[in-house]
Amino acid sequence: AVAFCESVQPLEAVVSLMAQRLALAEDVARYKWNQKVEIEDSAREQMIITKLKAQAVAEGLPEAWSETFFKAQIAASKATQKQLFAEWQQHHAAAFEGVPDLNSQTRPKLYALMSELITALHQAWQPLQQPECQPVVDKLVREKLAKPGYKVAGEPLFAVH
Ligand SMILES: O=C(O)C(=O)C[C@]1(C(=O)O)C=C[C@@H](O)C=C1
Repeated sequence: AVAFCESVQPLEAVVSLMAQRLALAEDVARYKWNQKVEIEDSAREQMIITKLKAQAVAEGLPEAWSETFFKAQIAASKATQKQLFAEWQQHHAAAFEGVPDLNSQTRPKLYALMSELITALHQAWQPLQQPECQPVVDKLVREKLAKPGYKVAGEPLFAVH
């Protein structure tokens, strides 16, 4: 008999939050393009990861896996930003108007989404471990996450034990 994934909703919630976070990479990139600053901010990444790891462990997620997951979301954000920069460089794009402030607007959203993700991952942990749910995760990742980041962002979801 074919086994079906019985709890799709928690998986949808996880991928939807990942998609919302990845979509914010465009606001981040526009801000950085205007300000002519580097995409990568390693010190900030380190700070975010340390804080989130503690929160993930407190909510019952495995520490090492959580770190891998957070790093993948950040890597996907950077890949998206880099692709946008490459396009804008090619087209000699001018500064963008109406870009939300990175520190006061976009970063708080990025962090809030990571916190929501921790809770959503905890709720999705069982289906994430079930082989019959992996095709569902694969479909959600392909449909909901924008290129070029989707592969990188989604990868940890296929390595839950
Ligand atoms: O906050 C930023 O400056 C971002 O670009 C966002 C982000 C992230 O995804 O959290 C991505 C790349 C940076 O190296 C640090 C953090």
